[in-house]
Amino acid sequence: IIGGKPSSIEKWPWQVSLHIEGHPSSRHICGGSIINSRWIVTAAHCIPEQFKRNDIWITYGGISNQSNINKITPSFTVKQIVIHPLYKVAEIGYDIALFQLETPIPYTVVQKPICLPSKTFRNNIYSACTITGWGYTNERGTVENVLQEAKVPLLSNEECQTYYRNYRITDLMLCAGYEQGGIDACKGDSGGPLVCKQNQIWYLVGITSWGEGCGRPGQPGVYTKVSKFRDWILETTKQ
Ligand SMILES: COC(=O)Nc1ccc2c(c1)CCCCCCC[C@H](NC(=O)/C=C/c1cc(Cl)ccc1-n1cnnn1)c1nc-2c(Cl)[nH]1
Repeated sequence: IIGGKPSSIEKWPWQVSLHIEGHPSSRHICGGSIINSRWIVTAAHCIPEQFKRNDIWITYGGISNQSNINKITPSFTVKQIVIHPLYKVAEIGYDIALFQLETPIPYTVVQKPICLPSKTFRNNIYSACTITGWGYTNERGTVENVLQEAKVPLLSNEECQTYYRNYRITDLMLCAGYEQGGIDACKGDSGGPLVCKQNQIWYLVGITSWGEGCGRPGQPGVYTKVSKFRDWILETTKQ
């Protein structure tokens, strides 16, 4: 997260860190969000070809600090990875995937689900929403130890399209950020949540997907618009 501040998982208890196992230790790959006790939602681009095996993934919930992750930290293995059938590359859209956990994740004060928005969720444009993650705090950075948070205003797709002349900002995407840049997601944040509070309830409005650089003026972050995938999520997580 560029231009954010250190946070704690108590504020964003749906945030998980998706690791790939490795030696001597696993490493953070992407963020994700708990949507129920067996399912995590993340970005499809977090699972490139070499990561398509479910048995190499480890899900960590209830963590604020990556350096507290070790061999005995409670974690959840992945039973099934479901990538949206129409996904090709993040910049085209459908950048959404679901991880089914082997065992149900118990809810605690630091580990609980985020609500899905309704299909007709009215993102009151320019409302301040929040992005969170352990991603880089500058374009040439490293994964942060402490979970970061930042408020970003939602942009209209019309305005966003003017910033991304070489791309098609579709109705399945959502943009957020400042014209002058400075606050944005960055490498390592993808798959994580963009959440908005409405009537005292937080909703998962976006999934961190792509952007041209991090925090650059006139290059806002582009997120998967979760309200457009509500039916697919409910269908897929019924099984
Ligand atoms: C110690 O462990 C580590 O360092 N881990 C570790 C650390 C970092 C990474 C990995 C592992 C690779 C994950 C591969 C799949 C994921 C590949 C793509 C992914 N993108 C993003 O997270 C955000 C994109 C993004 C999103 C918005 Cl909304 C706006 C601007 C964005 N950026 C534009 N340019 N940079 N960001 C990424 N993630 C990483 C990189 Cl490197 N790039």
